Amino acid sequence: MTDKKPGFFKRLFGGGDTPAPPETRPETPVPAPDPVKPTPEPPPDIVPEPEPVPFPGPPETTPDYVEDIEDAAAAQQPEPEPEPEVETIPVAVDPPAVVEVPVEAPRQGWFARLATGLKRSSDQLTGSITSVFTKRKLDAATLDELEDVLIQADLGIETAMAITETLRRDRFDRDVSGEDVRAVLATEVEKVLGPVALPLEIDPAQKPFIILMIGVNGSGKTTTIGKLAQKFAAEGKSVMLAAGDTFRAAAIEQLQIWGQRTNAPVISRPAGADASGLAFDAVTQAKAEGRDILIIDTAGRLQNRDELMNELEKIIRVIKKVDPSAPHATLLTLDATTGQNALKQVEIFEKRAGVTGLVMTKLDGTARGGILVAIARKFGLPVHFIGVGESVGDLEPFTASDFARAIAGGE
Ligand SMILES: Nc1nc2c(ncn2[C@@H]2O[C@H](COP(=O)(O)OP(=O)(O)OP(=O)(O)O)[C@@H](O)[C@H]2O)c(=O)[nH]1
Repeated sequence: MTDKKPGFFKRLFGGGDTPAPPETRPETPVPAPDPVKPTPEPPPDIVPEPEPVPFPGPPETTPDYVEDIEDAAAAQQPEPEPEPEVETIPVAVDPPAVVEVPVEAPRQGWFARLATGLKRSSDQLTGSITSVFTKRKLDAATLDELEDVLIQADLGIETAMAITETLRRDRFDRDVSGEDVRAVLATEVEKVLGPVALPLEIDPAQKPFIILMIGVNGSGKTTTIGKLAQKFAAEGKSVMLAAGDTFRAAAIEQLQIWGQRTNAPVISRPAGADASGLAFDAVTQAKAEGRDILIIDTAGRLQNRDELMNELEKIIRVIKKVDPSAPHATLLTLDATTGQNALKQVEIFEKRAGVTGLVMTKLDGTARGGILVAIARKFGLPVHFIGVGESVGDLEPFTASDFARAIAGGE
């Protein structure tokens, strides 16, 4: 991710006419001076010119000098990325397991993390915009080029056209800089995202408030559940988790770890058990215990696997047997790296399971973050949270202005 730095000597001395770097390292034996030849005795009245003592090599090969420049170089080197800390937690499953999960480290502010997470998307977008708007007055050809760039960044045709239309209307035949275009981009993106940036409201009248987490394999359901459980626990809510991803033993273990961390009991069955039966038991127990919130995990399923989508419908039917108003939130997690396919996922999960809100994860791992804009425009579903990393603090409520500013490369 980081730009490749120029070579060490270039950084130290700058420019191309840098003296050749010393080859000799401090541990290299310094050549001994030539033996001093015996000089004839000068006549007594002549003060002898001091014989130039041959210096043992050019100054930059002396150990002190090399140490100095090494110190200078060290001062210029970026701090090495710390290894992500992990916590190893023994998990009570059969067979017993020890699972590593990321531990929260001291963090920068959310906007900085969001901007860092969206850097690949914004770099790609702003880089392409800058290359289109280097020289000229805004003409039809430039607007066409810009429209292509915006479509390629997954923002969707409608948003791409809205941006180019705004520019055509306000700036045609005038000088336009990349910065002007980025400002229009941020405004248009915010316009689309503003109405869908809605918090996940927990209705206290529902006890428990039941959240069903759904999505394709690996989209981040279990991780998101852990992060949400942590947030709710921090708000003083009593949370219960249901390990409904009964396909994957590791998902059950993962949820148990989050349960331990957040003091939330986890209802689980051995891998392979019936997921709807587990959901039924979990809702019954959470009701009996008067829990504030129950979050139910489900196995990942591709939207085009009909039998798996049938199973999801069955889970929902069974939950409704205990509480006809449930689930109170059905959250679809979308992996931003899947790009355009996310549109299909929303369409089908919405149809089969009645999605009430979206969580977009892994915005840090892709240049295709613009897809969120296309999804918002097409479906208008609330976007509650976005994820830009694996730690708890990397999932935050979604705000349109921050996202728009970050994706347009704003500070
Ligand atoms: N970089 C990054 N990784 C994430 C994010 N959210 C989740 N992950 C990682 O994505 C991987 C899959 O996450 P899971 O939570 O296991 O996904 P899942 O949807 O429960 O997976 P299945 O149970 O297979 O369907 C894990 O390694 C997570 O740590 C995110 O916002 N950014």
